[in-house]
Amino acid sequence: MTKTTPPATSNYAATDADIWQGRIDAEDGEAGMRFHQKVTLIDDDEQLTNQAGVVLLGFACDEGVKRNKGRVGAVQAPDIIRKALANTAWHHDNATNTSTFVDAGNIYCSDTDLAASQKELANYVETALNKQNKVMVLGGGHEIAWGTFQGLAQHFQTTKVNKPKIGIINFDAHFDLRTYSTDGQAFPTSSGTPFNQIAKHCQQLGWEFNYACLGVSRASNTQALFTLADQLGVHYREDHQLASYHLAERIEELTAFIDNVDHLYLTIDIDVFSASTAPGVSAPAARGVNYESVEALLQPIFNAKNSAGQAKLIIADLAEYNPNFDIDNQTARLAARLTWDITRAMFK
Ligand SMILES: N=CN[C@@H](CCC(=O)O)C(=O)O
Ligand SMILES: [Mn+2]
Ligand SMILES: [Mn+2]
Repeated sequence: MTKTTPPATSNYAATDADIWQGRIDAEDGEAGMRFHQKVTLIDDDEQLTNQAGVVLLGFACDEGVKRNKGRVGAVQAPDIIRKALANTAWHHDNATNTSTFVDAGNIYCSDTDLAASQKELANYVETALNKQNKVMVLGGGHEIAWGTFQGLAQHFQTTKVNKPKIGIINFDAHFDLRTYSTDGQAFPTSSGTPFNQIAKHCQQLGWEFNYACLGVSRASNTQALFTLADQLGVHYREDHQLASYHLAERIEELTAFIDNVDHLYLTIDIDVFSASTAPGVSAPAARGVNYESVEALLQPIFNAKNSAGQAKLIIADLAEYNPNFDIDNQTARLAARLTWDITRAMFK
């Protein structure tokens, strides 16, 4: 059984080493390595070194989904995705490059102070980015995005990047642009509000809000949300528009979106996939998008480079995996495969 409650004194806990277990092919030496044999576990951000590689963090949180009237269970997700990732093959070292994969542990979520947990996640993300690592965060509900983005914003403020041009690319059946009240009472922030929070934050900072939401289900988002998306200039495409016969056009549009920004934050809500592919989520998609379409659209994100030749993609997260509704761990395997794909791109 994995841990589901925060330690008494802090929202942070290192990952249990026994989560990272898998097959060992000793006969193949270095060429037979898997993630569980390559991961470096740390229990303090002081242990993060400069340019270590890819830093994995968990945001173990049910509170956003609970507040959004959804089905809870995502708190268990980070450790279960780690278990599914543990046995996957390691392909990241070569003659000129040794890549480090650091598991920095979980930020747990207090059910009384979601904002404090998001801030704790943000602070850890900022530290990892300041030390020139790429960051991969495993949720939790989509309230993870408010923590991830704040960390990214703090990083640019600390490193004195003036008005960074950040592109946020969200694969999701939902906009997650819901309205919230500033008193936090009438309409609290939740898993349904993060991109509205980010839009307001960008406005306050005088930064552009470049948000692409791919896979939106018109049946699952009200007119109010479409209107707000239009007002905010969101680049959105619906689930049916991501079918294979539309992909060439989608890739062209997404490439134009990417060309217009300098840094990319990728966020994938597992409920973008059809329920038959991803049953383990709070809000399963009747239609959804297939893996091949998402995979094709990930390529321009993975390949994007800035003028200095550096990868634009510096941070990513996965949200909404809910093991309570999974079937034979198939959604966990999907989440692990996405983590594998993303971290592979980050190592290159
Ligand atoms: N992050 C989740 N967002 C969805 C959930 C929809 C539902 O529970 O039906 C939303 O708020 O729109
Ligand atoms: Mn979402
Ligand atoms: Mn969603």
